[in-house]
Amino acid sequence: MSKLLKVVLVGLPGCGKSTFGRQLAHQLEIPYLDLDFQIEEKSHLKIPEIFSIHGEGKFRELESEMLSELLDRNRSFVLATGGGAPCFHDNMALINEKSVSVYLDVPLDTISERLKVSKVQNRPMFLNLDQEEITLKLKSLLDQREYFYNQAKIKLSGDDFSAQLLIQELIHQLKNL
Ligand SMILES: Nc1ncnc2c1ncn2[C@@H]1O[C@H](COP(=O)(O)OP(=O)(O)O)[C@@H](O)[C@H]1O
Ligand SMILES: O=C(O)C1=C[C@@H](OP(=O)(O)O)[C@@H](O)[C@H](O)C1
Ligand SMILES: [Mg+2]
Repeated sequence: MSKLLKVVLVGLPGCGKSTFGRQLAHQLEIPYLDLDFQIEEKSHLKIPEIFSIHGEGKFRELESEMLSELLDRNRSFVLATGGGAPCFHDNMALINEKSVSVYLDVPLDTISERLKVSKVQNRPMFLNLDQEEITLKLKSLLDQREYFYNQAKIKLSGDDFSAQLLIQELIHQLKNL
């Protein structure tokens, strides 16, 4: 793709932003970036360490700074954000100003199931929670965050975005924006 294309994925933790982001970037033949990974590289700390050593407030500052830095890059990319990224500071406005935002709207039950089988020790928001508590936490996060996620330019609803058909549909929508 010759035109500059910046795609930013938003949605609840566990909805598949990192997984789908990699696939989408591959399909679009542009680099894949992960906001959390970039924060870890720069701070030389893992996300749970940033939360436990410096607190969530500091993490949100680092997140906002890194988001702004990446959005200003003069190159195409697909960026998977962390679930909270669009909901702090002016991040969602900035994302919409500088990129094509995509909300991955996945049913809570599907996300809850995925978080159960993935390693929640890498996800400080879900540390030490049992399955029922994970679902309740997801519900409460969705209540707080849906307002921001719904500001995305494209909303994909469903529970498996890895399907080739959905990727093709998104590529089609992106080309028509
Ligand atoms: N389409 C999918 N089908 C099944 N499992 C998936 C799918 N997408 C993601 N997962 C799994 O769900 C978990 C969360 O995915 P991840 O991409 O890390 O989400 P996010 O980056 O939004 O937090 C991971 O264990 C991942 O392997
Ligand atoms: O929802 C959140 O507030 C967070 C989600 C995480 O990313 P994922 O959405 O990739 O799990 C990560 O940024 C951090 O643990 C905080
Ligand atoms: Mg992720």
